[in-house]
Amino acid sequence: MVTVRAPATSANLGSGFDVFGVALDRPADIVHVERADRTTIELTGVGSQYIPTDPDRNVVGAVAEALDAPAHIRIDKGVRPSSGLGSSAASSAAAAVALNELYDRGLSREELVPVAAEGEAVVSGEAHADNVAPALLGGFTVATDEGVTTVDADIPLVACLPEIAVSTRDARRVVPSDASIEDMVHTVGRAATLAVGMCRRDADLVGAGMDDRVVTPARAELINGYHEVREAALDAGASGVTVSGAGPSVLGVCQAADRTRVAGAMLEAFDEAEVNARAYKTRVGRGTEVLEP
Ligand SMILES: Nc1ncnc2c1ncn2[C@@H]1O[C@H](COP(=O)(O)OP(=O)(O)O)[C@@H](O)[C@H]1O
Ligand SMILES: N[C@@H](CCOP(=O)(O)O)C(=O)O
Repeated sequence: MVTVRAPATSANLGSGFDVFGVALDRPADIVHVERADRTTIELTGVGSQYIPTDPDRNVVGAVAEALDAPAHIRIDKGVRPSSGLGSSAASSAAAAVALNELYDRGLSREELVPVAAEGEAVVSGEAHADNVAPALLGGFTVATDEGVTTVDADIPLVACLPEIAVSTRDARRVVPSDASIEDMVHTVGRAATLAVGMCRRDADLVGAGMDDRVVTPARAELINGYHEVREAALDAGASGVTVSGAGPSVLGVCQAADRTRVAGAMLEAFDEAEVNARAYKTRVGRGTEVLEP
């Protein structure tokens, strides 16, 4: 048996739609795999009652097929599905690492990125890699057609998860099909600023670089209380706030000393909008770890 831990991730970071991602140091999925003649799936943990055990509809089934590695796969969900925190990607990355180890396939973490992205295609219709790349490799990642670039960034974060479900598939339908040149120039400038901030481990620069005028405004409308939560977090000291992934989680960047205040302000603002929520005081973290080889 092989056991692995794969972290939650936050994709896009506002200005880097379908490109940027970070691994979070918590929460995480734990996945155990054992060799079998055909793939079967067992689920426990947060939101597991909403996730199919049918290998054709669970992301780990697609990963097992891509690696030709049938197994009994036990998933203990720490990352709630439809959270905007890369729930499906955590399981995809975990299965890719665990099955690669179990069947001794010898693929590198970089080579496992397109394999794990096959799992994402099952749920969102597209094999986007911006969650699976940081889930596998850790840190801040830039995923493009050419491959993945990583930065071992260390930035404090608050991820606030409301009790609302937004599926990635639905949130992709509201993405505008075009953008003005002004909005594009603004967003590219912010994305470049964010990337420099990650390299310098500068939370103020990362926060300033999150602003996006293209995708986030449409996505924000799917999250009850988003604008109030964003304002509250900025007032409490966050340097930047945006939709995490496809939502509904809201991601704030701040100095480590301000995390508790920012988390409290976000929870209070969701509460005022009559939305229950929980906040993870977290930071950019490591990728998938093998716990039991
Ligand atoms: N192993 C899995 N973990 C989480 N979600 C899964 C898994 N397999 C299939 N799903 C489905 O994927 C969807 C959640 O994925 P997604 O919408 O991308 O959420 P998130 O934003 O948390 O990644 C749900 O419909 C869920 O049933
Ligand atoms: N780039 C994707 C990221 C989806 O992230 P998730 O955590 O919501 O699955 C998108 O924005 O659609």
